[in-house]
Amino acid sequence: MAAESEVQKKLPASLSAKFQDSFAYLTIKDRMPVILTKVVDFVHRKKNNLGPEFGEDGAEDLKNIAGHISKLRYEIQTDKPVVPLEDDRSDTIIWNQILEKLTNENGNEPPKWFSSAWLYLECYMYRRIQESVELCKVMQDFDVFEESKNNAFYSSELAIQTLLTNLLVTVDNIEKESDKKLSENLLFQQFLQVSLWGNKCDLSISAGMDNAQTSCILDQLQFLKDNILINDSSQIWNYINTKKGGSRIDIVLDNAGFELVTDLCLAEFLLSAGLAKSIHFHGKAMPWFVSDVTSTDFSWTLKNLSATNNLAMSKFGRLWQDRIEDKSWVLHFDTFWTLPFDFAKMKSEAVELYKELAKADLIIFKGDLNYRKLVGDLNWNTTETFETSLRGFHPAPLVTLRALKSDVVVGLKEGQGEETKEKDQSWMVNGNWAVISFCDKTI
Ligand SMILES: O=P(O)(O)OC[C@H]1O[C@](O)(CO)[C@@H](O)[C@@H]1O
Ligand SMILES: [Mn+2]
Repeated sequence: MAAESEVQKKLPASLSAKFQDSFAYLTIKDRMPVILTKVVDFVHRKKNNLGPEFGEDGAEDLKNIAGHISKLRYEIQTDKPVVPLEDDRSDTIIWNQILEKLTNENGNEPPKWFSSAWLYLECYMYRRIQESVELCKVMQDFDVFEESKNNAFYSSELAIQTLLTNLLVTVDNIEKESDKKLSENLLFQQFLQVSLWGNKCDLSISAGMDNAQTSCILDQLQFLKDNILINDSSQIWNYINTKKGGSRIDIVLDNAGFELVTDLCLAEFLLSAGLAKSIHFHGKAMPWFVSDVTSTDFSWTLKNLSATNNLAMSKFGRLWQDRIEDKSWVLHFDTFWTLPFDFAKMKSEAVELYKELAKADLIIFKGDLNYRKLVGDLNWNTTETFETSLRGFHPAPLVTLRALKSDVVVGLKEGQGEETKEKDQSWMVNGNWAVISFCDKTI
């Protein structure tokens, strides 16, 4: 016990809105209330256009959701203490136990918005939104972010078309290449970077505003290359090749819309090139951080791809549906991903999920929130090693593909952070800079 607290003492502080020059402060003060306002607007609009199948109960439910979320916004803006959840979702008990523990550790004071850990509070906000839906009579399946996610897909449709047309040509040519390994390595780098930059397109960083990919991502890769602050892709390539194609690769997904399509392209390339045998995807069990992929979003995306009259889109839409049926693609939606725990806690808090991930030969974590959870959302020195920041989370070799959208990053060279800041003051939060960090340690 003493040894454990010694280690904890050495850890940096959690990111928090108590640091007024931080992105956490800006997020809690400005960005989160804006997201909630947009949700309330959407719920009101929905209420006015609700089909007859939901009847008066449906309208009443939506009115209650809007009231609940407006109250939550007021609680945040007036820095009220966090309160227990009152619905009966399967994870309610865990959330309330966490709150109790945090309250005890804080001299019997519940966490508050402008002084407690940002990661916990931001997750709690999304869980409270879900609470308002769980308490409904007839609208329990309602996703308050559905419209923005679907619109994000439609606004990226041209970019999706171009990308999938390129994928179609690539997949057809893989077998015909003369210097197979060399070209596969280049294509691997390309699809890894496509998936990486797909992460620029989330709707949480844009506070729910349209943030779609409207131009061809492939044309931008060369230009974006210098913005990859850490690029471990050669090590990842070498590692994957030691597995001789027999591997299972897990992708811990982030956002729906264009980003999801880029992840599916990476998965398709890995299978078609024989670099992996199966791909396991991990999505969210409930709507989360505005644009994160739920099971409904995943099926919606495949259905919409299949239904278009663009050749590449419809072909992959159908092929990917088949891949789910033949189990070369497997989908998981574990509740752990929508709890406020960082990943170092997975081994004790979600034993089964940890064991499942340990079956992978490589785990690819997408996006900013997954990165924050990998490194514990702590105020690390930018030159700290990625391995140290993981604090013992090593279910399998893992890589993070993340565009920087919060003020924490590790693994940089001495002076690299300062240099980047000189070029771009908001480099840590504007999504224009990125990392591909790999850790091959396993325990
Ligand atoms: O979709 P991503 O890449 O996880 O980004 C979501 C990020 O946006 C933010 O909401 C910005 O506040 C972060 O909290 C979060 O890490
Ligand atoms: Mn996200």
